[in-house]
Parts: sequence; C-alpha cells; structure tokens
Amino acid sequence: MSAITISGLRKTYGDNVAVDDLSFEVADGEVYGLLGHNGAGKSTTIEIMEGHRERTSGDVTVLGIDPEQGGRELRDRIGIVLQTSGTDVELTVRESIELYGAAYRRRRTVDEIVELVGLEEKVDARVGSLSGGQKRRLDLGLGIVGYPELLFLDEPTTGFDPAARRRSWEMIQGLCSLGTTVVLTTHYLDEAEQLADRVGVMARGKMVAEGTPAELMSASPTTTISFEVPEGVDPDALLVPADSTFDTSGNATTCVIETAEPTRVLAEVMGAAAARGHELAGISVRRPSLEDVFLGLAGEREGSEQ
Ligand SMILES: Nc1ncnc2c1ncn2[C@@H]1O[C@H](COP(=O)(O)OP(=O)(O)OP(=O)(O)O)[C@@H](O)[C@H]1O
Repeated sequence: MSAITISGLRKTYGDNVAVDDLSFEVADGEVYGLLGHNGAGKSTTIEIMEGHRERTSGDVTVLGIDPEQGGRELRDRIGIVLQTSGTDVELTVRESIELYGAAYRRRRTVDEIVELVGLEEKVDARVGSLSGGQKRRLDLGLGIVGYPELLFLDEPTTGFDPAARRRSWEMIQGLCSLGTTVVLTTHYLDEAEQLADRVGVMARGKMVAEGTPAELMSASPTTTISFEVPEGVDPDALLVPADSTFDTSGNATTCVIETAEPTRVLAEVMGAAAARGHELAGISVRRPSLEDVFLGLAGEREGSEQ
C-alpha cells in the first residue's frame, strides 16, 4: 500500500509556478528523500502533504486521506519535524514532551522518548540550556511523540557535527525499523544515500529523477580514473585516451580519465605501464557519487540560476 500518492500536483503563487505537474508515490514503511536546490519546490510539496498549504490542482492522498480535508484524524497520525522548532526555551525537556504529547490521542511516555533520542541525562534540563544538536534531537523526539505512522523530517541534521549526524542517522534508522514511513528533505547527499530507500530529485517544481540511490548513481555512465604520471614518462606511452586531462597543481602530474568503459581503459593503461616497468602511484577509480548525479540533474534544469 502507498502511504502517499501524489498525482498531477500543481501549486502557483501568482505567476510563480512552485510545483508543476508533480507525481510520485511513497510506499508504506519506506524512507523517501526529496532533494533539490533552494526554491525547487520541496517545502511547498511537503506542506501540501502535511495539510498546511492548499494546492492549486492535482490529487494528493496521505494515509488514505486528502490532507486538505484531513483535520484531526490526519494530524494524529503524522509527525512533523521542522527546521526551526518553536519549543519554549523556558520549559524543561520533560515539560516540552508532555505539552506536545497532549495534542495526540496515543502518545509515547517521556521516558520512552528521551531514551529513543538519547536525552536521558537532560530530561529535567531547560530547553534553553541544550546544545544545538541536543535541541534537534528533542525536535525529533517531539515529532514521534504521537506514534506517527508517517514522519516528515525537514533537513534533520543541518548544522550537526559529523558524530551527531551519525547518531541521528542511527536514530532515524531505528524509527524506520519500527515501521514508520519517513519523508525527508536534505541538502546532504550522503544523508540521502545513507537513509533513503528511494530519492526524488526536484528542479523548478518538477521531478527530474527518481529511484534508489544506487539506481541514480548507475544511471550516470562515467567513471573517473586517475593516477600520477611517473616523472619523465610521456603519457601517450601509457595509452591514455586523447581526451584525458592533466592536473599539475600538486607535486606530481595527475592524469584524470573520464570514461564509460573503465575496464578496457584500465586494462590498456595498466598493461602499458606494467610492460614498461612503471609503477603508477595514486591510482584511483571512482564511480559517480549521488552528489555528482544530483548536481548534474539539478544543474541542467536550473541553468545559470545556481
Ligand atoms: N508563500 C509563498 N508565496 C510566494 N511564493 C512562494 C511562497 N512559498 C514559496 N514560494 C516560491 O515557490 C518556489 C518554491 O519554494 P519552496 O520553498 O517550496 O522550495 P524549496 O525547494 O523547499 O526550497 P528550500 O530548500 O530553500 O526550502 C520558490 O520560487 C519560492 O520563492
């Protein structure tokens, strides 16, 4: 079953088309990552799914309900973690959880929440005294207080240090293993790679690519091979392709080859080097990352705006 079905969604603000004929589905229990540059239409789409914004046209079903008609029934079944929380800094962690929980029919206990988000030590601390990362963890805790079937996470780890990001990823993965469906927006491609079962890339209100992170990465045929050219060796003697580039900014000259046939090119170059007795330093073979693919896709659509 689909947790979310969106078909032909359009949202305009005056002449500005923020979302343009958008269609996609999120399956039950799936983690779906929505990616795109600033202004691509992600927030508008998410707010429409949450029932916080009216659409201009198109069909939207969230947990079987039209969010414009959802009211309390939908609010009770979804959790929302926004980029900036409105938590009162004077309240303690315990009081905040109790206050948020009061809005839900079914709610997790304070003990359960602080354990899930690792804030046991801070349960009686004032929100104002928490670090940035601890506040975000509290936000996540408040988002899941009502046992949401569907959780919206808006850039969940923006501003975190690497260790805090890892902890949050583990927490989010833990929630997913409980069966919660998650829709997250993120600017971090490694986050999408780590967390999302599928990602959708938006540009100018449209979906420009969709698939698992692995599918999107394999859609790009280019592999980058690089190595240091040994001193005094003519790169032509190593049979490097004619369109190879050479980076001379470091101590050595690095040959960079972009190719759709990495096996053949590697075999030729390595064979030529070995036949001449050259040991090549710094050999690397790199498949495109999700970031390369994303920047290519989003950049093509955004043109010179970005
Ligand atoms: N309330 C509004 N009134 C008028 N235009 C708006 C409004 N909200 C968004 N827009 C416009 O709609 C377009 C999409 O914005 P949206 O916030 O959905 O993008 P986004 O992908 O979420 O960006 P970000 O990553 O910066 O949050 C932008 O051109 C934006 O200026």
